[in-house]
Amino acid sequence: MIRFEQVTKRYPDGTTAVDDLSFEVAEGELVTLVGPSGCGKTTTMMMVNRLIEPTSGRIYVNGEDIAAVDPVRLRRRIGYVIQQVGLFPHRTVLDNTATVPALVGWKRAKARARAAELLDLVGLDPKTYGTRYPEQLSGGQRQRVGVARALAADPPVLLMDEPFGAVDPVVRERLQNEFLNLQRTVRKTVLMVTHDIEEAVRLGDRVAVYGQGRIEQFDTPGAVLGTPATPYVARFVGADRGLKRLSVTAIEVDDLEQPPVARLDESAAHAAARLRGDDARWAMVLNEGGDLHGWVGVDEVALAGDDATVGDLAHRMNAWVPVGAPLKQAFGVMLQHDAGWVAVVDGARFVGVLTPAKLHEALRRSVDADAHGVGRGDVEFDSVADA
Ligand SMILES: Nc1ncnc2c1ncn2[C@@H]1O[C@H](COP(=O)(O)OP(=O)(O)OP(=O)(O)O)[C@@H](O)[C@H]1O
Repeated sequence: MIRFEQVTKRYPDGTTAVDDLSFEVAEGELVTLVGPSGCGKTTTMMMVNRLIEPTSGRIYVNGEDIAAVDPVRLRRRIGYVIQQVGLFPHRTVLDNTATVPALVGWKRAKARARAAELLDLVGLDPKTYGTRYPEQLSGGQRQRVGVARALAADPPVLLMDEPFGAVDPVVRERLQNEFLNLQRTVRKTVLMVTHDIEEAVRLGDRVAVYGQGRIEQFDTPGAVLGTPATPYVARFVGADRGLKRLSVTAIEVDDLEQPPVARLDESAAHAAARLRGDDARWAMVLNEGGDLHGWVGVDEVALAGDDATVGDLAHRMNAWVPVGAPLKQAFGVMLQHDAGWVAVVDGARFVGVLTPAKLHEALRRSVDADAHGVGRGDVEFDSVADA
């Protein structure tokens, strides 16, 4: 969808910002470009919408060599989100969002209806916010308008330059989550520049780690953190990359332990007899359909009266995580509830529990044993195992 072929950009003063760059962003893929200041990320991105022209090499968007496409026409097919947002101060939020549809000739009513739909999609009620002016919004809300505006004409490609850079860390994380959800729906081909490795691995399907004007590694977040291609990448992703992997490794059913279970309507005496042999201190309590209800202590069922059911004794579960969630979320729940395990569900259905030992195993599983460059022994698991 976006393809760079041996692209070099040399500025008139002799600075080589980008040197012989070749890579591809597949359709519907989100690629993050990450690296220290001045390494050429923004130059790379601005060559895609021809705000900067390469010195040599070719760039294709949708299979088309963009050198042959009129820049204005090209830009209308490419959404662009920047840190400073760049909203027009004297236009309402709705009109700002409708800018590109209006430019490409949509009727006013259609453009505004589309803008309202997009505002809704980014979590801003168009009735409340549509008539406001940009200065009447918070930084996070302005950023959402920026995203809505970039998506309004439904461009297949989105360029984002530090899109969440100007807001505080809490708002940033919320915007990142919202954007990930949105991207699951709209599936744009996205090139996103960031200097924040956490953001890069969190949002990217693949990550391009830049050295000076070159890509040092172009890989999945798990691979960049687990098997950095060069010592430079290892330094850049940080000594705590083992911990960072918690954010990018999903919980899988195979990672889970299967504790003893009891049914809600089962008699306590029956459950006690069954569980006695299991050497367990507690059992998960499920309803007839296998949905998670809570847990019960084996001692509690053993001591209960004859007519008690498991349901009478069960404690409701107040924390769980969905399968597919990042390990970090499960770890966070364990710490928050001071628990040695966390229940994992698929929808409402109970599928198993994650323990610290299993979490550690899951992290190891996701490290490619055939590391090139920096070896597996270098990946820090200690802080996880100790926790
Ligand atoms: N117009 C220009 N003329 C000369 N050099 C430039 C120009 N624009 C950028 N550069 C240089 O090109 C290199 C790459 O710049 P670029 O803006 O692409 O980096 P970046 O990785 O996006 O940095 P940052 O994270 O600080 O925005 C830098 O050394 C920069 O000083």
